[in-house]
Amino acid sequence: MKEEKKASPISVLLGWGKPYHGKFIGSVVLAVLGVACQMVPYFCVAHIVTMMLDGEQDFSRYVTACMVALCGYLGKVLFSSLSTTVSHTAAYYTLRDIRWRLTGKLARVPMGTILDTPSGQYKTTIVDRVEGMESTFAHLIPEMTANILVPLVIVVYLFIMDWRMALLSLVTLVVGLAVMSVGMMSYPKKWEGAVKAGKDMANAIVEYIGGIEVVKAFSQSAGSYKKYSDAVNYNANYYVEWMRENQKTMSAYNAILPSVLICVLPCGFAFWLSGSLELSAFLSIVIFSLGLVGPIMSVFTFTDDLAVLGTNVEEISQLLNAEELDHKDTPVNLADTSIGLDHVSFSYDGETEVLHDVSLSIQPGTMTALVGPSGSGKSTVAKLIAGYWDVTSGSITLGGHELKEIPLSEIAAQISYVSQDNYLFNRSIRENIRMGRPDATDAEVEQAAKQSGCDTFIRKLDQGYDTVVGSAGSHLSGGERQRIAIARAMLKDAPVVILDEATAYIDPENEAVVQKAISALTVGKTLIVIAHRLSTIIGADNIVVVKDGTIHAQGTHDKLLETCPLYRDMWQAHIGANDQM
Ligand SMILES: Nc1ncnc2c1ncn2[C@@H]1O[C@H](COP(=O)(O)OP(=O)(O)OP(=O)(O)O)[C@@H](O)[C@H]1O
Repeated sequence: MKEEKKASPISVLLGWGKPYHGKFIGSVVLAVLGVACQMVPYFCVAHIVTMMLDGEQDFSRYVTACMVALCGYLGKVLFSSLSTTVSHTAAYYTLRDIRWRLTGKLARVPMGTILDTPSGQYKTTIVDRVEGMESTFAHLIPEMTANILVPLVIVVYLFIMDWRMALLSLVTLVVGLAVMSVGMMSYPKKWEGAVKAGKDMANAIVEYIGGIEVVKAFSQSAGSYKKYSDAVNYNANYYVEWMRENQKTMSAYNAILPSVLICVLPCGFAFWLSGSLELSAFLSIVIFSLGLVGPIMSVFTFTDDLAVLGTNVEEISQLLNAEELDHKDTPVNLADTSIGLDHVSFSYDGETEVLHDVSLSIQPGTMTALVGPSGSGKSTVAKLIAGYWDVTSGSITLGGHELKEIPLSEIAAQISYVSQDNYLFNRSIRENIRMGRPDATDAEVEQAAKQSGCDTFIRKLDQGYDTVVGSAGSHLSGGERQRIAIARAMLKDAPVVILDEATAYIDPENEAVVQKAISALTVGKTLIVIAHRLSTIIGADNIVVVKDGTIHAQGTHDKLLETCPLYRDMWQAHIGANDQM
């Protein structure tokens, strides 16, 4: 991975396209054939001029030269379009593979990395940056090679004809190139700024849309959402300013580079008048030097791609090389579903420790409840057990094996994590529930829905189980979403179930059904429950009181009522609140 970071952007790019090297090479060969054909008309025209000057009277020779020129032109069209088709195919497959790698990577990086990164940034990297490399893959490799070859061959030919004229035909190219390189010096830095401006704008837009409910509720307009409007303005101003800065250089370059005849014509005349250059050679040189301009101008249309390549490759590599959760890939045989935390400390940001030296033992088939004040670290303990993050120090075991030794897929298969905001995908309810077990039949999906108290409300919907739930389940209420998430977990039927405030949004009317469903879901399982409503966990085998990132006390409900003043206070507050309801 480190090697990939050190390598040049082009070699990283070629590495990503490795499976399609054959296709890329094919596209280069076709592009070169296209170029060879492109040269034919120039030779033919030069040949016709020579024949005219020599007084050739045989009309058929002129026709033949024209036909050969036409064949060359058609050959160029054919080979170039074949080259483009092959290179685009290889390019799109390469982009697809990069996107697969990037999304696969997201599943292996700690949740913290993902949560701390604005989602707009991931969208920009996976969609825009990857897309930005399509033209590099599809055009840069074959066309740039071809467009460099044409002028090279022409220049060699010009040197063979007359070295003085060859040098003269290069003058404006060299000057134009020098002007261009001065302008390009600041390009990578400027592009970096443009990328940052684009990213800030994407993040602000995603945040703005995500918070649109708040914006509307508080009568905010787009303009008053300052972060968003600032980002949009900054982005526009940045490009306008950059364009202004570049204007002079670009105009100079566009004026100088194509004007090869400025030196070739007057000097050519002078040489011809002095008798040191034949008229036919002079005219051929004029024709060939004009042929230099097109390909060289085309080469420079790729300088943009080259300049932005480094930034794109760097951004994609950063995500591909992001630190992964430290887990082995070899499956292990778990003895049971016991869970152990041994002197676990944890920090989300590497600075502030939120769990301090936590040790806890959870027996298979038991119910453990985590209770404690808000922000004390209950969800953090649960998420570490589910393998969402790696511990900072200490260790966690599942079935006698350290979590690090267990492949992530195996942990995911062993544990169902149901939280208060389980995400629903913008698909049908049936598909959302089936995510718990992709091979479940329709009958099994509906059975799980019945057990978790969703069946009735689902059947009342127009499309029943085929109702699409909207983005993030927005067409459903919080309680309905939670019940679907519980149905999904029931279908998955994992031996360890973690319920993190899983019933927080469920209304009293449905609470009994859902509690019954949860009891069914958790029979014989190792259950970890986080619940603020203490009445739902009084039957737990072990209640763990978490306070300030440490285990303050643990035991049964009765024992804690006797021995733990904090628990007693929480219980009093709970029954007091219930009395008032
Ligand atoms: N993704 C995160 N990045 C940084 N800090 C976090 C993150 N998630 C939680 N924290 C912090 O870690 C601490 C423990 O949070 P945690 O969610 O585990 O508490 P909790 O006991 O479950 O709280 P609640 O009962 O309110 O859900 C808090 O100080 C919280 O601000």
